[in-house]
Amino acid sequence: MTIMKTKKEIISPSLLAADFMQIGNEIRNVTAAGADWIHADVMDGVFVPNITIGNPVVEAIKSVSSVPIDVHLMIVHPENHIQKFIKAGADILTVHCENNANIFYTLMEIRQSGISPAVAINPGTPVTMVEPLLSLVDMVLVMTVNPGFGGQKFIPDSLQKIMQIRKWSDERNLDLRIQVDGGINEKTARQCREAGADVFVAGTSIFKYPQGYAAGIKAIRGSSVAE
Ligand SMILES: O=C(CO)[C@@H](O)[C@H](O)COP(=O)(O)O
Repeated sequence: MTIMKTKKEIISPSLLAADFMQIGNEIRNVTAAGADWIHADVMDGVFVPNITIGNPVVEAIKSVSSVPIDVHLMIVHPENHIQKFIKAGADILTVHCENNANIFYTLMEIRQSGISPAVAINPGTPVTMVEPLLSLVDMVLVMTVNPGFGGQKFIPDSLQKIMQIRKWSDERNLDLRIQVDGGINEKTARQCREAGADVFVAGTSIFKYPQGYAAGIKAIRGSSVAE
């Protein structure tokens, strides 16, 4: 999938920390500041203890965005909603490996629809849960906080998980992207990069960065090698 291969590292600002009254301007401004993708968090109040947006809002986000939309589904029975989010314009669609009896079918359906499938794993889930799914996806999202809310503290144990997934990817020549999400800032992005991550989702440390969005993005790119 070309959007997966365009750059060495991807920064995907999480709209959860943006001003929802100004969402169009927020997307334009953060893209002008250097965002590679836009990360949209879909929460249902069941899979996670919070409710955010659904497919009509994703469609509105897509209509103003000039970069790919990275949609993270934190919902029960994602298989019932895949086509709605594809129709809304998701370029990357991420579903969780937990409590998902239809995950093979769901990931294959996303692939067959022509967009990028990704699988997410929560901090409390053993890394072996994603192993059988690696050949079906373009990206693994390692949640580095418990999903549901922005502004939480990075969980350092996530680094082991990233290293293991990178090892599997290398051993099997899968060339997977590894995305990290939750508590990502200049320091934790560097740790994740060293462990093998190459897609960085950040809300607070971009949208609330005191010196502005471009400085926040630059800080996360931090010590990465030139692209
Ligand atoms: O999906 C989630 C939380 O469930 C994340 O995307 C957060 O929105 C990241 O926020 P920060 O930790 O960067 O503030």
